[in-house]
Amino acid sequence: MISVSKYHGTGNDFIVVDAAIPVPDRRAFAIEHCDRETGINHPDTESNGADGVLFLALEDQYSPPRVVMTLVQPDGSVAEMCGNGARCAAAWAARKTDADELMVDTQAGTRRAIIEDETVRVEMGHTTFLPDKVPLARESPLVEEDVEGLTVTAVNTGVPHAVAFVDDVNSVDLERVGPLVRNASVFPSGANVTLASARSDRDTTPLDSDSDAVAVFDQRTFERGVEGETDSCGTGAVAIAAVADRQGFLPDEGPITVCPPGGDLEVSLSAGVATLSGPVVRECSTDLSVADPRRIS
Ligand SMILES: N[C@H](CCC[C@H](N)C(=O)O)C(=O)O
Repeated sequence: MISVSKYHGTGNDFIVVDAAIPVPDRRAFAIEHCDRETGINHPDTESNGADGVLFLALEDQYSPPRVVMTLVQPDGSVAEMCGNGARCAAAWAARKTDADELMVDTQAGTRRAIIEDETVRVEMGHTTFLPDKVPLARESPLVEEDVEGLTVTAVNTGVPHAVAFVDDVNSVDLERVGPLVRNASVFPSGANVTLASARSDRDTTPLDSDSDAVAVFDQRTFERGVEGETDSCGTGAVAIAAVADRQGFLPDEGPITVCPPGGDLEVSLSAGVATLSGPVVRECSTDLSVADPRRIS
């Protein structure tokens, strides 16, 4: 058995393992313990499983401290980046070091994180529509085109997203269309499928009535690697901001609010560089079994 903790960022939940603890087969560990029926059990609730395992290696000899993040997903795949995961990684490392600024090393690059009480803000780097960076199996950007019946724009925010703006995110059968778009041949590495709709019923930054700008979006995301919808997706929230910006309907200034089912996130975009901010919760700690290393397949 090894000791782990469980964190979530607006409902996107992760088992956190200190990478100093040997887990010989990380893939098998993630597949076993993320399972929503039989996986890690939260002591206070009926819920099981997680959206992934964050293996975190703390390098506290540096200032600010660094944490190397590897996200292994419920299907055993490794994701290059995860916005909510990076926020949870920073909160985990902050708890160990007392630092309020950290560098999170991901496979998509190093991301600076700032802790402000329960809120963790992460710099998310450049967003890109370039076909070889998304990646796409073609030579031109995919903008507002039909893929399996959804009108999507493809963007990479650390991982690939197919973003569809719709009138109402809840009117789309994401369980049906998500896997079709996720596996479409135009996405050679697959894609997360993110739905967005403008929210008008919220009292937020007053917008110029002459402008089409939108400051609050609803979000739903079908995630690659989870192969299902999650309660929140940080790279997806950034993808919504990037696509809205490209279409010209972001307010001139100030952050936007993106509302996945699990809670509100704030996204800022400046010259194609994004920042993601929102709450992180440490749910519990517990012990989990690790497979016998002699059985690694
Ligand atoms: N939930 C994560 C995204 C995980 C990425 C993953 N699903 C993939 O691209 O394979 C987030 O907050 O950004």
